[in-house]
Amino acid sequence: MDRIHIVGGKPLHGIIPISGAKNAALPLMIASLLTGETLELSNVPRLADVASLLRILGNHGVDHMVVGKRPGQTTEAGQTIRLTASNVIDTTAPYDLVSTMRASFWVIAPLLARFGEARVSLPGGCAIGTRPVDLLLMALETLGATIEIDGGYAVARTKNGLRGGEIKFPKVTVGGTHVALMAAVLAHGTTVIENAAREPEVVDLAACLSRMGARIEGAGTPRIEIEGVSRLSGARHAVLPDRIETGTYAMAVAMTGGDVTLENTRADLLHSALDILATTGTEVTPLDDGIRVRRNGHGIAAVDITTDPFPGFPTDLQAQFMALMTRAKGQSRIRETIFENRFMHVQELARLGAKIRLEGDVAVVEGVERLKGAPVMATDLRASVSLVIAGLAAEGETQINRVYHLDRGFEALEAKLVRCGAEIRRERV
Ligand SMILES: CC(=O)N[C@H]1[C@@H](OP(=O)(O)OP(=O)(O)OC[C@H]2O[C@@H](n3ccc(=O)[nH]c3=O)[C@H](O)[C@@H]2O)O[C@H](CO)[C@@H](O)[C@@H]1O
Ligand SMILES: C=C(OP(=O)(O)O)C(=O)O
Repeated sequence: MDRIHIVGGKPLHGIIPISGAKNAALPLMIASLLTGETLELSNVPRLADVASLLRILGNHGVDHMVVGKRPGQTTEAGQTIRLTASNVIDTTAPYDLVSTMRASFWVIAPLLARFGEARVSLPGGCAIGTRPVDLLLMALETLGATIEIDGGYAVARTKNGLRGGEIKFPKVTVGGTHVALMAAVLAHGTTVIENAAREPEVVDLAACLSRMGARIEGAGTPRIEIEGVSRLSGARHAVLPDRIETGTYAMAVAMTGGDVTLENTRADLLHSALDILATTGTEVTPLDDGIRVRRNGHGIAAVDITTDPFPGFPTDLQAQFMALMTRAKGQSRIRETIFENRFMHVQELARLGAKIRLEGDVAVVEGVERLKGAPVMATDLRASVSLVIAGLAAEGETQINRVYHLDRGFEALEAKLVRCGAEIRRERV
């Protein structure tokens, strides 16, 4: 398994291009199952999760073509993928393909909506909590599906197609909202989703579905209304920028000091995180096509945060923010409200000298003057990158093991950081 070596202590200066969002690209790719025509997605990041999902879609019979790089395009320019589900041969998504990635479970919705049946292994994904799928299944049942769990698979069926209904989520669920949307667009009649997730990735999926001919109103608000249509067509759609990658590099700059422009991204995708970053003493300037992040000479102020669904502080940036707070002046309290077990990075940050204690769903971080490099273990995607951030500021060498987690969600991580002056390299093992 590959290892990453970082020698810390270098400020970051330069430009970091932000990739398309993993968490938008995955549901968009899955939406290709809703039509027999071609869905062309551009700005798709080159990530292990994208490759895994292509395998899953391929298993259903979806053809894909990755459009070649145009002259002058860099690897970070994002790839264009054409997906055509004109000949779906199998509505089963097997365990060995689905178990590594949470989002793959969402194929259940378009398969059910278009073919009346789906047999999908219960999902895996980052080990950050129990992560049940009860609300996703509730949404499908509300639209008339019958569902049974058989041998680790959710088996969903509908006799005469899905019918519109009122889906009331008792808690905000991103995956639940994606699934409800993809099922409702081909259901007979009107569907209302109450307490819908407002995440930008939901808005991006709704925008793409609308381009495909779906009738959707209210995406980005807690109430989404969908008027089902009998068929959807192909479309072209560009994946929105990755707000979690954006926030991660912004926090890396806040941690090391320096001056970096994050390109091809938008401040409105992560206002709450950028506002918090500004209160830590980091200068954050929205630009036309990006965000400039600077911290020169000043220390890092300690700030408390609570994770919340969008537009709140994203749970997917909690670990990175905790890494930043390990070197703040004073105490910071970090409350995690979305996932009950998303503190796996605490013990690894401690190896670098961080002082953190857990009090239920709160991590209390006492900022320290300096971190010292050490071997650490990546435990999940965002936890892994929090170790990169800490390693960039630690004295001496940090060695990060199990980096396959990072490859699920960060395109060209080492290359992007090296170009800004970081000393980071991958050892292929
Ligand atoms: C691929 C992708 O986009 N993953 C993101 C998605 O995950 P994901 O869609 O899995 O997260 P959800 O928004 O569904 O989860 C929110 C909360 O609802 C709970 N829940 C969810 C579904 C359900 O049926 N029952 C239930 O109890 C979860 O355990 C969690 O406590 O949103 C999370 C919250 O922003 C992010 O951290 C993940 O990066
Ligand atoms: C938790 C994440 O991914 P997944 O939902 O696929 O586990 C993530 O993107 O941070």
